[in-house]
Amino acid sequence: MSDLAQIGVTGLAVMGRNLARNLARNGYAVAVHNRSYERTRRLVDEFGHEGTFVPGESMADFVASLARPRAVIVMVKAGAPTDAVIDELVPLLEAGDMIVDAGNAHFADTRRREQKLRGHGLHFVGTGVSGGEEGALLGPSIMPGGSPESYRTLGPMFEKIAAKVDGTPCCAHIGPDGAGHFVKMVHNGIEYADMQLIAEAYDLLRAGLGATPAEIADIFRTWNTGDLESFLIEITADVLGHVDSATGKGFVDIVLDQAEQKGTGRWTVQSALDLGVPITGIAEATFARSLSGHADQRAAAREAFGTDRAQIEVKDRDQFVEDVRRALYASKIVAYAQGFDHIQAGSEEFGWSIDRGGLATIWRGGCIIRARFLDRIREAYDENPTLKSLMVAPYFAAGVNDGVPSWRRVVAAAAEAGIPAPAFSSSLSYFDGLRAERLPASLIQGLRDNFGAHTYRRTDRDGAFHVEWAGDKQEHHA
Ligand SMILES: NC(=O)C1=CN([C@@H]2O[C@H](COP(=O)(O)OP(=O)(O)OC[C@H]3O[C@@H](n4cnc5c(N)ncnc54)[C@H](OP(=O)(O)O)[C@@H]3O)[C@@H](O)[C@H]2O)C=CC1
Ligand SMILES: O=C(CO)[C@H](O)[C@H](O)COP(=O)(O)O
Repeated sequence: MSDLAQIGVTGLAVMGRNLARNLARNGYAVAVHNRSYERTRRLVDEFGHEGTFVPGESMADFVASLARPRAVIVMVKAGAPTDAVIDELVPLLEAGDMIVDAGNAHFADTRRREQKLRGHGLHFVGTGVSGGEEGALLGPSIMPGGSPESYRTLGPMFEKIAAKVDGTPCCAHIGPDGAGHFVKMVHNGIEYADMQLIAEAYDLLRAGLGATPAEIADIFRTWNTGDLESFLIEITADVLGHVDSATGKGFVDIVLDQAEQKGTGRWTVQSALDLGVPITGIAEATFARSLSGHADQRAAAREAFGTDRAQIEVKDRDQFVEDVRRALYASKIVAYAQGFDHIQAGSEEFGWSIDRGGLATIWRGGCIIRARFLDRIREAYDENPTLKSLMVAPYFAAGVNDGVPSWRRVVAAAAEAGIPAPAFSSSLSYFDGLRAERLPASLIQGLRDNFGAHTYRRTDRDGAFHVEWAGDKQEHHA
């Protein structure tokens, strides 16, 4: 057997190091490289016994240690660092070689890089990887874009190291060029919405029940045995149950209440605006993080308005908990429905032919948004690949319908008590907006025509019309 490595990983921080270990544990000889050699040395020192690692001190050594066609996974910070690594790699590679960018790149960057590298005869494979540090080691969800040809080489390796659900690998070719990074971006947008909804549920339970974080952890633990079963609900119970060793207080009470973001949620919202897809839950979740970070404005508002909250009147504890659970479940359906709509819009815009049922299949395991109901999402798209909205698939429509009274009670209680619940309330408004017989958008059209002669369409006749608002108020065909 050749001494050359079958695949290489450059960028050996938490994700790259664990991906390299995952590959090695699965029997692949892995070339490893990092800008600063210290990380490479530590990986080999600490985990060299797990498989075959071929350390390269320089990029040239690293590339020289790879079998042809070479496959290099780049796992570095997104943006300029990724371009810097690509620029270093390209002169060392030759036609047919593959560069896999497995970081959280913006899909537009991936499209640009793919096009440029195609000119060099190289395959550039923008690949979404989800699962965090542990997933990268034990089995992530992997979403490769790029050419079908590159997937023929990379697919078997990726499918081997990916998470498995019922024996099916959580990895599939998503589509050409930026498709993999696009779906990873939307995955993260859904992740933002999911986490915001969980946070709002926690806030309401705490205010309504006067419960401790540890008691609420138990509620989440129970929820994780039903429809809401998911990785994020599971780890919510862990985080809420955790006690700070320095103070003996609940961990959530000693953490600064300012949520950070690295950009994927923001990119999701920006892209949805460009594509005209109302991903309201994801947008509210992203803005809620921004609001939390505006410490000065928050202090000024506390000063101006006070922080009083009214008591939520809870007459029946179990009913209240069930109301919050149902509101969470219905809002979560909205978040996933909006995310899958966004993916469909991206797929159509860029000609990617993304299979939404197939995507739900590979999100069932390994990734951060893995959840029991992804199986149902897969079934819904398998049964009807042109489904207008996930919300109207019979299983999800039933879940939403069952939850509506609870959803309204929870949103009303939050508003009355002065507890912010932007994701719950925007999801409910989205539901009501979608199913409305008539929307007040007709008035908006009238206003637009009035001030800007933008024209409007009528309910009873085809064509565009305009009223002479400043004159005789006669209607004309535009
Ligand atoms: N952390 C997570 O849970 C997840 C992260 N991702 C994505 O995976 C990628 C890696 O994430 P993570 O492991 O957290 O590491 P970081 O995002 O913290 O990136 C650190 C790595 O990038 C390298 N690097 C930074 N700048 C340069 C540069 N100019 N040239 C060469 N190398 C550079 C560092 O090298 P050096 O050691 O020399 O500084 C190090 O190897 C990111 O794109 C991230 O968004 C995806 C899924 C989950
Ligand atoms: O990709 C991920 C998970 O899927 C990363 O953990 C990402 O960093 C999460 O986004 P943010 O840091 O903005 O919360």
